[in-house]
Amino acid sequence: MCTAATYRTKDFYFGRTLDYEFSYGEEIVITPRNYEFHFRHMGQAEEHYAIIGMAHVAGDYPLYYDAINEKGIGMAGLNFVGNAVYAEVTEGKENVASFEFIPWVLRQCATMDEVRALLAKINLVGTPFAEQFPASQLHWIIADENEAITVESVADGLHVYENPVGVLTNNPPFAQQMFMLNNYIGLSPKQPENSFAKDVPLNTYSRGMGALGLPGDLSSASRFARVAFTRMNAVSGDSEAESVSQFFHILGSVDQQRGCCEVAEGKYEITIYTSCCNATRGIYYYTTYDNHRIMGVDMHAEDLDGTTLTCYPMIAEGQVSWQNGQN
Ligand SMILES: C[C@H](CCC(=O)NCCS(=O)(=O)O)[C@H]1CC[C@H]2[C@@H]3CC[C@@H]4C[C@H](O)CC[C@]4(C)[C@H]3C[C@H](O)[C@]12C
Repeated sequence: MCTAATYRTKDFYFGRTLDYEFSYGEEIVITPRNYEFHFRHMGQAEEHYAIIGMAHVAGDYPLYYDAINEKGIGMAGLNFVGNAVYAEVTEGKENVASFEFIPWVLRQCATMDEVRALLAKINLVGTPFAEQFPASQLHWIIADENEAITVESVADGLHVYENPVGVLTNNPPFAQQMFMLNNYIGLSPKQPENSFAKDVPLNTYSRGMGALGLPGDLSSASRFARVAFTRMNAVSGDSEAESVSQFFHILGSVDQQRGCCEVAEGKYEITIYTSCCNATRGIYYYTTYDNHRIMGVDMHAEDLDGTTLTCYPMIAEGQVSWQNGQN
């Protein structure tokens, strides 16, 4: 399972959790403007917008999980197992393999209008990256500072949904996730009034009772409701430190602790990493399961006119900053 979210203060923030039981060996990868993309069915592309994100690099190719470009657009792929169906390669169409989808969009779009125009022409196909990498079944969130959309390729074709809550998890399909939010219409960050029955003496014996009924489990539908509530009600200052801190708290509402989601005998899904991109300024922040200190990689500290990928492995080990003589 995974969760993605957007957040806006003075700048625009975009990120996700990656929840899984093992890692593919991902790192923070900066693709500069002159790196040559060789698209499977669309030929070669030279000059483009610079991209920073989390990717598994295979044969010098960045297989992005989530990324932003230098124009402030963010995009993330999340599992959509059992529902994602990709198209067949069709002569004369813009055939883009699902593993190329993030660079295909981020390399050439500066606005969400451009994203929509591109999506209207795309034929998203299931061409595998390599034999050992069959096409993952994914769906995507794409967003800028003003709006978010969800893209799902299913049996009856490609769907593009407005995403008014700026979040995405996994199954079921997005329209159903949004519908199920109706179940939580009564929830509030304020203390509830007694609307149960006026003649029954009911009290608010604890703070936080306005959101009683918000699901606490790790299922995708429950995480969707929980992160949507948290994201839509989140309040923070607009400085970089306050915004980034708040963003990690939003995704922290759906953090997965080792032991609570067993996917096979003795195998547990955990939040391997959590990212928070400042999409306005091209910065990729992240934490890992054991490293809670926020790490940062700034695309503008690199030569963005270069031709080769720059990779930063995640610092995954935790550190304690001692305040007295311990170490
Ligand atoms: C496993 C992850 C989703 C985690 C998740 O959601 N786990 C809950 C399962 S469940 O939903 O609860 O059942 C997903 C998210 C992004 C994916 C990569 C995207 C690029 C590339 C695409 C290629 O086509 C195949 C290889 C490739 C490296 C992909 C590997 C893997 O698929 C990644 C890491």
